Amino acid sequence: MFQANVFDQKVALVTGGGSGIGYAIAEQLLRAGARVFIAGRKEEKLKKAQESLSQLGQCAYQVCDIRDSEQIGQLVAFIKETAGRLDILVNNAGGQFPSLAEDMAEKGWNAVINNNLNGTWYMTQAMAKAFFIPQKQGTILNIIVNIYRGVPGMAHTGAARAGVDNLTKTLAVEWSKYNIRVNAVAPGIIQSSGLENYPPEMLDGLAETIPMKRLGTTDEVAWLCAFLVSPFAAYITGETMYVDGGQRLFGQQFQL
Ligand SMILES: CCCCCCCCC/C=C/C(=O)SCCNC(=O)CCNC(=O)[C@H](O)C(C)(C)COP(=O)(O)OP(=O)(O)OC[C@H]1O[C@@H](n2cnc3c(N)ncnc32)[C@H](O)[C@@H]1OP(=O)(O)O
Ligand SMILES: NC(=O)C1=CN([C@@H]2O[C@H](COP(=O)(O)OP(=O)(O)OC[C@H]3O[C@@H](n4cnc5c(N)ncnc54)[C@H](OP(=O)(O)O)[C@@H]3O)[C@@H](O)[C@H]2O)C=CC1
Repeated sequence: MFQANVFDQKVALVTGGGSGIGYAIAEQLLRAGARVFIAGRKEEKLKKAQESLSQLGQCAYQVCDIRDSEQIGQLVAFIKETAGRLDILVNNAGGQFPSLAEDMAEKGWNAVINNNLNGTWYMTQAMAKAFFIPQKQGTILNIIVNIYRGVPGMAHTGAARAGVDNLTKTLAVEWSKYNIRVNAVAPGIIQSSGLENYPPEMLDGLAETIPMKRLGTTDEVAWLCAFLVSPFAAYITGETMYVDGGQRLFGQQFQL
């Protein structure tokens, strides 16, 4: 599947493609021939990523907060003007902060739900209506988190990502008539820029709670993502695949 022409003529959008897992996904898609757009909130981060990704193929960036419908509209217009179509949407942008449920402020809860559930939905509906539905073709991939046993210590993101997990199933059915596939990937703990948002002591000893005794790499997530949006996964839809070294099945995820 990693032959250089798998995504020839295909246009992809990776949200949060300026760093970490999103960057690694953009890289895999470019290596296999796609034209790739990356989006995020911070221009400097996007610009730097675009400069290095452009060594692999055609890559452009646009500042876009996935919670802002107006900015999403501008992103739609930019992709239409420059590429004329979109084949692949990877909803990777997201994040949260660790907090016990009882300590969460309303504003914090809403920020995380808005970012991960509402933002993902706004982006998905906009891209489907502008491109996938009229084209009668497209594939959507949602990056969530390991929600298999709940998400103790981050209840807001557990609730938001479970919403996206279920949305994945619903849209896979509703939009099958438009030849749109919708899947999700649930990473375990991945050694990426995202982990800089957590105090190091919170990450201490986490590898021991994973059957494979190590964190995952961004490439290990990106390889699965590239497969799921490729023609090699043509009959897979409504699926959530875990890439977690077995974490969901074993051990303690959180000190109660
Ligand atoms: C446990 C298991 C470990 C296990 C550790 C390992 C887990 C690995 C699994 C997952 C890993 C990843 O996802 S790694 C990816 C991580 N990447 C990210 O999180 C980056 C993106 N995240 C964000 O942008 C932010 O976290 C998010 C809140 C979602 C959106 O930011 P906004 O700019 O909209 O919001 P802010 O203005 O910053 O904050 C809004 C309110 O949210 C609350 N808030 C924000 N940050 C807060 C914080 N650190 N602590 C408390 N409360 C906070 C406050 O109420 C804020 O209001 P005020 O009080 O008024 O300010
Ligand atoms: N690393 C891990 O262990 C795990 C990560 N994940 C998930 O994978 C995804 C990628 O995380 P990772 O690469 O590790 O971490 P990063 O923090 O590096 O990536 C998050 C990306 O999302 C973008 N982003 C966040 N909020 C918004 C927004 N409202 N609008 C647009 N872009 C946004 C950020 O860009 P910018 O700052 O420019 O807005 C950033 O590029 C996230 O959804 C994360 O929660 C899931 C499980 C485990």
